[in-house]
Amino acid sequence: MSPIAVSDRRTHSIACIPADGIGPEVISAGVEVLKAVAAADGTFDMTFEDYDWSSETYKKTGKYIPDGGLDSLKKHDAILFGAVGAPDVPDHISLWGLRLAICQPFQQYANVRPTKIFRGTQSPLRNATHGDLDWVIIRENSEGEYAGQGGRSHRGMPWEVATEVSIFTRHAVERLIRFAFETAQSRPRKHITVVTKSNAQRNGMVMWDDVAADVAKDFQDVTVEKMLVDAMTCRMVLQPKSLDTIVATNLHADILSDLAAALAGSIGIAPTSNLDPTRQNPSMFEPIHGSAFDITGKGVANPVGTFWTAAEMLKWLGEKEAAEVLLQCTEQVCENGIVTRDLGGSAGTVEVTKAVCEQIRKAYETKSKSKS
Ligand SMILES: NC(=O)c1ccc[n+]([C@@H]2O[C@H](COP(=O)([O-])OP(=O)(O)OC[C@H]3O[C@@H](n4cnc5c(N)ncnc54)[C@H](O)[C@@H]3O)[C@@H](O)[C@H]2O)c1
Ligand SMILES: O=C(O)[C@H](O)[C@@H](O)C(=O)O
Ligand SMILES: [K+]
Ligand SMILES: [Mn+2]
Repeated sequence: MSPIAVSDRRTHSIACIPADGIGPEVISAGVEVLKAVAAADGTFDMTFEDYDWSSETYKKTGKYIPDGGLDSLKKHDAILFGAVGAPDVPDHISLWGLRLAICQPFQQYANVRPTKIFRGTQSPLRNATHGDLDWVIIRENSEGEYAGQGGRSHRGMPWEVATEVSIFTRHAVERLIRFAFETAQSRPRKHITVVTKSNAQRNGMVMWDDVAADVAKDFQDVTVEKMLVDAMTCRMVLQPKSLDTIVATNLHADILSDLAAALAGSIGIAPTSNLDPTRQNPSMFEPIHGSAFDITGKGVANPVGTFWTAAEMLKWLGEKEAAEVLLQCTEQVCENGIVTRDLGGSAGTVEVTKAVCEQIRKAYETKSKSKS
């Protein structure tokens, strides 16, 4: 595409929260490829503002997010997030202090997790190759097992008691299931699997099934099936081709989506969008993985999950062509064998990033030649 006057370009303002562990490594890689794609495309600009909210900040100030922090985030069009979690802060403090402290008040209720086997990469499944596993998991992201309802009494006593109560509201279940059906309808196969545990959990999960059956009536062209979550793990492993769109609760889908990423080759490739479909608040985009202390600072973190995440963010911001180029170029670099060691290669984060930037420049050159 030929460059257009600076004043006519669309501009997207991105808040970056790299946070902990490998978060800063993959987010700086992500920003680099986004800058490369914006420069090569020439029809839009991106601005990036860094927020140093992390476990380090928490240890210094007692807070992950300073007072008024969410108001600052609201000024942006989207949030690019790394990962939160540090070896010396309890995981429930870090997750609730940062990730959930953004997703929940911003009502980013739809957590969207696509997975596929990239060309040139291998699934641990003996019979699955590129094209055989192409799913999108829609995770409820505002309540359920993550509602924060519960408590502990008589700490440390033999009679200590703790509760962790799941909350399911028809309002939140319905909006999420509707979103999932819309997603299924937008994909070629128009197929959805509703995953619950409505045999053992006889209240909230049965309501999920009821709501799904109600919503299904408005989507006559979508085929619907129900699965219990335990059987679903077998189905994912044994019949990956039979699945397409999957909808599940906050916790079930969190677990299934890590499994999905591993089945596609590595947890290092899969993206996440935390969407507020009403667009009243900025949505937040992050790789599916955590802060991976075991590989932090070694330069080996796979940035592909962040590149796919960045592509999903571009799509959400309306930059569909740039999103497609970024994803295609990322896959091409995998196919060229420039992959990190979790995918069986020997490239480092920086090498993969450089290769993707180069691929993006080439892709736009080819596009402009074919247009002229
Ligand atoms: N959304 C988030 O911010 C998020 C998500 C998951 C876990 N966490 C937090 O991260 C911390 C570590 O959690 P965990 O160990 O359970 O999960 P993890 O995803 O951080 O790591 C699991 C395994 O996958 C590997 N891995 C992860 N990302 C990789 C990448 N990009 N490239 C190569 N290998 C990669 C790690 O080295 C590790 O062996 C905890 O504090 C946890 O609470 C945060
Ligand atoms: O449950 C969690 O720890 C988080 O949801 C995290 O795993 C994630 O996937 O974002
Ligand atoms: K993450
Ligand atoms: Mn997870």
